[in-house]
Amino acid sequence: MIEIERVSRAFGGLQAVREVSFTVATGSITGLIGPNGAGKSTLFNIIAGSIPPDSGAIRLQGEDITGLPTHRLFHKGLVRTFQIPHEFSRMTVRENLMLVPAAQRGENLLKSWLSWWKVVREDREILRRADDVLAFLEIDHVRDELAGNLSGGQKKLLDLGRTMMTDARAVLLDEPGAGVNRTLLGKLAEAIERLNRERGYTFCVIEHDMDLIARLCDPVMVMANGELIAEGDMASLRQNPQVREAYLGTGSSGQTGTGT
Ligand SMILES: Nc1ncnc2c1ncn2[C@@H]1O[C@H](COP(=O)(O)OP(=O)(O)OP(=O)(O)O)[C@@H](O)[C@H]1O
Repeated sequence: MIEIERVSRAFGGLQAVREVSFTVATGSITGLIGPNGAGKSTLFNIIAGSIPPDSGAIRLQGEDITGLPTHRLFHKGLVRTFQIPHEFSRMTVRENLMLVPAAQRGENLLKSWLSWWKVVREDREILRRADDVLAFLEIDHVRDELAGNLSGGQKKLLDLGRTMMTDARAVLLDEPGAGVNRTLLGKLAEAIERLNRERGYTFCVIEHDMDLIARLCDPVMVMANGELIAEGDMASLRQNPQVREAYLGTGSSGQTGTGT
């Protein structure tokens, strides 16, 4: 679904990403791991259109999308979780969901926000979709809660819900586990699995929590010093000397890394 072909990017003299190639297969939950500074975020930024690569190409369903800005990618069906603007803390959970289609249509978000009552009143289809999302994620009990009052984990679920309000089926997840307590982490992981299994979402996930990666992802890509050094399932990667060295070399065990 997403093909990354020989992508490189430098910042000044620092080669952040070097000739990285891999494919995120349709229907997969592909992990992207590596010690701090490995180049994961830079690669995500390139895939998501936030920064251009110096060389190489990104293709989505065979179409060259290299360097396309985020809003164009949005329309082509590729989103990054934190790319959709963060929740409006003084609006309810349900209203937050209902604003997303307007944003996807390219409407001015501020304008939508100023006339949110109009959006809410007029669009029954959007209301139905928002309620479906709330039920799917099992957060309907907080639908009338102000988004600003949600816990870190509930905000992550809302983020996922906002993604579900778009037509995108390829989703880049940027550290879904960060700042989420254990209980909600299980729920978040389950939601990601169900979206993948039941609704055909393809995910590429950056995550430092190796247990979460092991639960969700196959295959897993490993980056270190800007390069792709290994790929495979988590069990085999844990035995891979190159992977172990990459983590140990930066002082992390590679088992339950907690970096940012
Ligand atoms: N805008 C920038 N300007 C200069 N250097 C940058 C910039 N963005 C990233 N880098 C550098 O590129 C390298 C790769 O950083 P990147 O954030 O992609 O790594 P990462 O694997 O995502 O790390 P982490 O797990 O800590 O988020 C690092 O050495 C970082 O300092």
